[in-house]
Amino acid sequence: MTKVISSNLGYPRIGEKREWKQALELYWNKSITEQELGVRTDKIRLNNIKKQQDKGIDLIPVGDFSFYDHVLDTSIMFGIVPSRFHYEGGKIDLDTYFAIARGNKDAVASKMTKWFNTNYHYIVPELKNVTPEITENLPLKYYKEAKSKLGVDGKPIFLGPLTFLKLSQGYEEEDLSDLIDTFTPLYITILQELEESGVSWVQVDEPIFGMNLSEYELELTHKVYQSIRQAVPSLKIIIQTYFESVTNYQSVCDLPVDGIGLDFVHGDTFSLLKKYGFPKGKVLAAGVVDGRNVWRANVEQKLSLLEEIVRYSDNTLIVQPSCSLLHVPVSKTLENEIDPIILDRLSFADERLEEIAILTKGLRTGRSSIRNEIIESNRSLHRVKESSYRENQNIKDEITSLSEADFTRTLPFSERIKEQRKQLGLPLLPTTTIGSLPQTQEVRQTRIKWRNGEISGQQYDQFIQQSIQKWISIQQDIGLDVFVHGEFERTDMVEYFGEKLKGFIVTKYGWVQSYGSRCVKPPLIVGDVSFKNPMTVKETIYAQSLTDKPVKGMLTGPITILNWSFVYEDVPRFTVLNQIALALRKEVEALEGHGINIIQVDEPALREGLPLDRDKQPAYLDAAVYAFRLATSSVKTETQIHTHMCYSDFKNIFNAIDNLDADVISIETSKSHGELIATFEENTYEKEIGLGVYDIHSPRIPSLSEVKQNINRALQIISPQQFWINPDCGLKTRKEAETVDALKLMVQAAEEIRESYIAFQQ
Ligand SMILES: Nc1nc2c(c(=O)[nH]1)N[C@@H](CNc1ccc(C(=O)N[C@@H](CCC(=O)N[C@@H](CCC(=O)N[C@@H](CCC(=O)O)C(=O)O)C(=O)O)C(=O)O)cc1)CN2
Ligand code: MET
Ligand SMILES: [Zn+2]
Repeated sequence: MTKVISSNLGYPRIGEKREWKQALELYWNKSITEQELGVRTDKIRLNNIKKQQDKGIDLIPVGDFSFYDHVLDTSIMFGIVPSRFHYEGGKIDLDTYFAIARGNKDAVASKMTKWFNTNYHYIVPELKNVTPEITENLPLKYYKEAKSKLGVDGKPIFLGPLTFLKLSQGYEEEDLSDLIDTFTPLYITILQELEESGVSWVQVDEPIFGMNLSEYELELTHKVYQSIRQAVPSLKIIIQTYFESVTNYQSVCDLPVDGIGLDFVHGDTFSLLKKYGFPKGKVLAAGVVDGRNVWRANVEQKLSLLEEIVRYSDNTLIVQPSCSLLHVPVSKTLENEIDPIILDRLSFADERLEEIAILTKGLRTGRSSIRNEIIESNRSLHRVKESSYRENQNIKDEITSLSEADFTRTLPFSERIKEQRKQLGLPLLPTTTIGSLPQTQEVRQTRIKWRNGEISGQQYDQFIQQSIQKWISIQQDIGLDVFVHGEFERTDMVEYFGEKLKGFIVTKYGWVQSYGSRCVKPPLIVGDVSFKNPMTVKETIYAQSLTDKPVKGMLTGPITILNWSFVYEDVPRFTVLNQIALALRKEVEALEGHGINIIQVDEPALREGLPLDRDKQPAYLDAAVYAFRLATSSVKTETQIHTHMCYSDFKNIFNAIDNLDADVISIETSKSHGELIATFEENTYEKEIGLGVYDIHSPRIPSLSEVKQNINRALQIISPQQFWINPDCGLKTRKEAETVDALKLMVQAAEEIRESYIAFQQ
């Protein structure tokens, strides 16, 4: 008989009401001490463990907590501190830890990038010139804490060697083998100490196995796990994969460990299981409920799946979510304004754990033991399917009646740009920003007051207008060429559109960590999406009425809205994508109809949504291009379409980006100039482009020479006739004074370089 146990892979660290965020930000502002930060975060962490215990989870993860990011924690555990932070060995203090993540007055932060295909960002380990050594056994620390304070025999979790090294930078590919040799003994020490302290299960995360690894990398993987196995023979090690089915299924299953964790929600893992079976004697950890979405599981279907899966496992079957619950909000119990039909369909982290417990019970003691839960889950699904959320025949008809012409601009770029230049009359190297301007406490608090009914809608609108007015005048003083209205009315670039479009609803507390203390509240797509009323026209035309300079209309693109929302699962994602695109097309037309000549449609999540498995990428990119063009191609020739993306990893997607056919694109660049330059050397790009000239994620103000250097480097590969000058991304997280100072520098840099070109031409 196969033994069945329940498990979790990670729990959100932010707290029910983002208490974690609050504590961190107070510490950074020097409003609380390190000790007080410790008191507050200990409480959150222990409470999280306690909750999982109460929900009946057998294997509770420990070590999933972090003060910023778990990849950074792994770097810290191995003493990996870039030399600019002047670390000299020993335990790493909290301020150095935060400095690596956020930068300080002397040193720039490490690069931050997307965690696989999610909207979570990790801090990229910098391996150049460092000698790794263990500074602190973090999983052990958290294991001991849970044991002594709560009597919980937790499951330490940490990032495995292959994934850790593949996510790091600062080494050449051919050095991977040497690096594996360097890190293997460190991993062994960590594991030996865990074994000696009585740990029974360990979860080693290797999500990299969802990507396409080379034979050589697989060989190295086998080598490192072989060494580990020999050194810690009795510790029960589970290699955990997620976000995609494993591309080298047989090789991964053969690794000399006790168990393999597989994602049965993303990718077709079940087919692999049927085709290749599962090794005898190994523990199969089955991620059957979605750790990345919030729709209540269909208990009956999931139980049937588990009943099939269990036939392949002769040892132990672990029932668990598909990945860490870091990617979903904490608990739906705080939501008191959501339509009960929808609320009943939701499952955040806490509710997911209840599902795990129910499914474990059903599998252990038979279907009839969870009969009521099955009936309830079926009923809730039925109710929403019958509801008005799911039937908008008009929008379905509109989508099916689209033709090629709806996806193509009348003239090619080379013709369009002439008309646009004539209309806009911009200087060489035009300067602009990416859209958002500082969202100060005042802006947020005024919004809260309006939401709580302390001020009227009219007063709120007036406040937004004043903010726009103030910043139009600041932009004038700074001397920018293309202005923005500042996005003060938006809580977030996706949530805002979720509030305005039909088919979406928003939550009150559905926060998910995005990077550091920054969180997002992804809206829920609950049914057919369509345009209700203009969403951005009022603010944009108000801003335009205050100046002769062009004000860019500012929209979030269809792919980004899709990827950063929780999308209901019973229709294909691409169908929803086209519905969003069609709604945005109406907004684009509304802006243009009100005399807005430049419209930016942001797609920062385009790259992030790229499937991990190479074979699945072309279909995604095609759908993405199609949707972007549907949203943007109905405009007049002289209307200039911009797009923005905050990543610079153009590899594999250059053609898709070109095919978006946006007249101007701005990309985050400042931290990865080298890679980008290479891309432009290999490909020709004829349209206009702004490579971000300074990093906006850090409070640090760049120097004039730094900015000029960034511009000059870009101008070695991109013609000045094509080039725009802008920051890396929006400025909403920055303070006002920082923003003004940095933008002044940027404009000064642009002017000086512009003059040198003009002098050269004369
Ligand atoms: N969805 C999304 N993903 C993205 C980005 C993005 O902009 N949006 N940018 C990239 C980087 N990620 C980011 C993610 C979040 C934030 C961010 O600034 N988040 C804010 C929350 C934004 C928000 O919704 N703010 C609400 C206010 C929420 C709030 O804190 N309210 C307080 C009270 C107000 C106060 O005193 O501040 C409360 O409810 O208690 C508003 O403006 O109305 C934060 O964590 O602080 C920035 C970048 C990639 N992914
Ligand atoms: N227009 C948006 C902004 O400036 C683009 C952000 S991309 C994450 O905030
Ligand atoms: Zn951006």
